[in-house]
Amino acid sequence: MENLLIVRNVGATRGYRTLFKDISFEAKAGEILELRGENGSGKSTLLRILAGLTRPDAGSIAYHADGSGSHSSSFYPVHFLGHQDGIKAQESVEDQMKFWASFFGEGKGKIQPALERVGLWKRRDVPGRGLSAGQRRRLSLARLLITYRPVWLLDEPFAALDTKGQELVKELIANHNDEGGVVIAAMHGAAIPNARALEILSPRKAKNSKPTIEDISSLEIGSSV
Ligand SMILES: Nc1ncnc2c1ncn2[C@@H]1O[C@H](COP(=O)(O)OP(=O)(O)OP(=O)(O)O)[C@@H](O)[C@H]1O
Repeated sequence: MENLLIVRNVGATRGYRTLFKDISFEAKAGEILELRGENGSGKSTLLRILAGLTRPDAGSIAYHADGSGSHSSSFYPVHFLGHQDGIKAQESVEDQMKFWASFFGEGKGKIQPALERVGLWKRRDVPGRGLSAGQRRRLSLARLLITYRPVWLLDEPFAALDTKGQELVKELIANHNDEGGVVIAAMHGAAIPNARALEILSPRKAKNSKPTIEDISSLEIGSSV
């Protein structure tokens, strides 16, 4: 199957500190990758690099999502769900969705199904400041459903969500994968079913000049992570 994403020798430094180096991996259509690593190992930084929000200090990232062999500069084929949710305190849930629909060039018809899917349609008139942390997370998830982007980059997608909310995230991810989408998620704790796990090692733990990423999926077969 075709690779949607090819990452080669990506490295990042912050100040004088090497966060990670020589990170290389591919993601094929329908694959789920879980980024793991200690606090501060660089999971969020790597996701932000993959989202095009910050530049790597080394290496290259290529998306092959439009069938042409490379992504055009006008179309970055990702959805990014970060720690900062970009939710406006004064605006209602529905108005914020209208903004995103317009931003993505979609009609308003996508809003109700997306809000129903995440359980917020009945709270569509509530302003952002009236949402709990979990409801804010659900609103961020609704944004993913407004328009199709082949690659979802999710930073701790279970954060603030109750058990039902976590099940919802798993279902959304499974549906996205059924459509051939790729999901790359930074995770602590609970795992996403059928995910391939990549661990970002601290450069101290990576032996000698080895890359600071390790595919740990094969180590987990039969384990109950
Ligand atoms: N803009 C920045 N300027 C300086 N240092 C930064 C910046 N962004 C991140 N860092 C540092 O880079 C390191 C990696 O941060 P990052 O948020 O990527 O880690 P993480 O693996 O996602 O951590 P966590 O598991 O705690 O969420 C941290 O030590 C952080 O302090």
